[in-house]
Amino acid sequence: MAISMYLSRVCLTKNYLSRLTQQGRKTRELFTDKFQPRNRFQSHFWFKQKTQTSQPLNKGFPAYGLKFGFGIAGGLILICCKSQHALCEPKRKKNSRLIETKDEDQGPDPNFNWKEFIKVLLPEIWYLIAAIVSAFAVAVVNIQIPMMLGELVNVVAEFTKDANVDYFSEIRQPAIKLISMYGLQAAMTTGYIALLSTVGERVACRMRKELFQSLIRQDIVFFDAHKTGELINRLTSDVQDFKSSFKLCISQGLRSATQTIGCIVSLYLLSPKLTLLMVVVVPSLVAGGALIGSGLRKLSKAAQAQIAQATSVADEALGNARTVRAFAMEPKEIELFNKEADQAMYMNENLGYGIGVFQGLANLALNGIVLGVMYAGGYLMATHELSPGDLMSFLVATQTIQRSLAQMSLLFGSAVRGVSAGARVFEYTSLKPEIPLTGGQCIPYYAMYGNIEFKNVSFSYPTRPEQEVLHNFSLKIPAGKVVALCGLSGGGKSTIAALLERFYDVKNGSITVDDVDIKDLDPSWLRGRAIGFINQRKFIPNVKEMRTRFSYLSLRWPNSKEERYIRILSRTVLVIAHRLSTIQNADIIAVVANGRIAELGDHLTLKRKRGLYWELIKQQQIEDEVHEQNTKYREQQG
Ligand SMILES: Nc1ncnc2c1ncn2[C@@H]1O[C@H](COP(=O)(O)OP(=O)(O)OP(=O)(O)O)[C@@H](O)[C@H]1O
Repeated sequence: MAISMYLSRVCLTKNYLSRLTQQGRKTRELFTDKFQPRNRFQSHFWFKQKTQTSQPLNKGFPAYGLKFGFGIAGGLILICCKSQHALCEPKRKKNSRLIETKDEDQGPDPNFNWKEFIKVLLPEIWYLIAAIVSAFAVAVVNIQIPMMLGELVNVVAEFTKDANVDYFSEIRQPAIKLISMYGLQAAMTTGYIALLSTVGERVACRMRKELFQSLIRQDIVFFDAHKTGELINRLTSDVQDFKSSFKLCISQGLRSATQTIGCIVSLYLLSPKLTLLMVVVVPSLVAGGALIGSGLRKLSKAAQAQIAQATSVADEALGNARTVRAFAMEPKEIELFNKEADQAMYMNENLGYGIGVFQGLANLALNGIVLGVMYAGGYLMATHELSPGDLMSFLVATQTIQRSLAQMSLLFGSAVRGVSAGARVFEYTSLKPEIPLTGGQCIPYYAMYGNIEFKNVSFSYPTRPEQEVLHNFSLKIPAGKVVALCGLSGGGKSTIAALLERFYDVKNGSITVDDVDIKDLDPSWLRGRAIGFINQRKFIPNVKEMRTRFSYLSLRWPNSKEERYIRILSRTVLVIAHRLSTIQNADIIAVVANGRIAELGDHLTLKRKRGLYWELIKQQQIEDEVHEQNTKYREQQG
């Protein structure tokens, strides 16, 4: 453990932020080239900042200053959050820095990765085979049932014709056959549903685990580029959709297909003439139904998209509640949300009417088929080509086919949804990060000094390749020294820390620890063992004084806080600070501006130089004075 990194950040309160308005010009400059509005709030906000910060400062403070400060406050809150979470939560950084992220509905769906699917399915293959066999058996039983019902009806018909027939002995055999078939059907149905449930749940659980394992290992840039919501969706609803569709396709799909084929064969065996009639009529009805169905699906998709649009308006407004409040945008937001919600309602209403018409027509068609079969079947019965039982079997088999076809048409939509949900899950389970988590060299503890060197490092974030954040950046951080980075916001301080942790790889140049390029080091060792990270807001140890005081481990036992500092002092320390007072005791202070070292030296040297560091100190003094005025004013106001 030779290197410790401190992020000594100050949490910007509203007052503090309002004080920052005094830096209007500098802030404006900073924003001019760095700030890229990403949503309507940010555009609005950006505009307001530009216009407001160009006003003369400190007019009518505090009343004016407070209002004025609020415009800035929103923007700086974003920056501040990013700063505080620069290392711990890079994805927030992304949001706050308004980087383009990948939306879920951007671009085409990925292809279904069969290899990954087989990988998660294989351990359950025997359960799956058993489930398929059971579902198939249910289908075969379902084909037999209409025939048996026919036999039963024939016995009843015989009895009504001839009262001398022994009804009970005649009906016993077909009745027992039918009852055993119903029993078998019930047992098999229970069996395949239970088996499929096991397969579905286990596969879904495996998919979730694989996906999470893969996501957590991705490069930080992956999290910069993808919204958390999108990733969570893949982990939850996509896996859920895939599981439901998978179960449905195996159970109902297999059953419906087998039943349709089996019942068509039965129909043909019962009456080829009636079957021919069906073959002509049914496909044309199915084609008509499919046409209306596809129109309804399009309508449903559009309605879903409209609901998503309304949700995203709400999401943006609620997620930016402070900005909304700061700009008194509530009525506008309500109006916008109402418009989108109304549009979604109209579309869903139309969809409902369409579904109603479709159902009505479908019922009409199906009843028409039954009537047609009765009419034609009655004629065949009159000509003794068909028995009453056969007509009964024919009707039941027709209904079974109709039910199966209806299920299959519903299944089609679910299968398409399931395949694309599965494709989205497997897209990320097979994704390999460019920077591995482990593997590479570890420096043994006895050879570890903690010399860090940035040599001509150039870097731009992969999500924003056009903006080079560090340009030929060079810095030596000698072993055991406390080196502090300071400078204007957005200068690149957090980026330097992120590169040292190897969250990203540099474009040009190199970063070395004891002369070993960090690309050759084991990343998990580097992050977990070599570099310690402390996110501390008020870290002001007088390093030199502490070193002297404890270097011979003084007579007094240090208290727990001091002990912590002592442990730290033996290491190379990189402090990233907003408050300059926290770093006055650092061995070396590097002022970072526009991705380069603008000034380097200790506090006194830099102060005497009257350069950027001196400017920063002055600026902070003004901020402190404003803060004081602000506090006094508030106290006076009670
Ligand atoms: N994850 C990211 N993806 C893309 N660009 C980023 C990312 N993080 C920061 N940036 C950009 O890199 C530049 C340097 O940012 P960085 O956070 O390193 O500056 P900083 O000096 O630490 O600022 P602060 O003091 O506000 O924390 C800024 O222009 C910022 O917009």
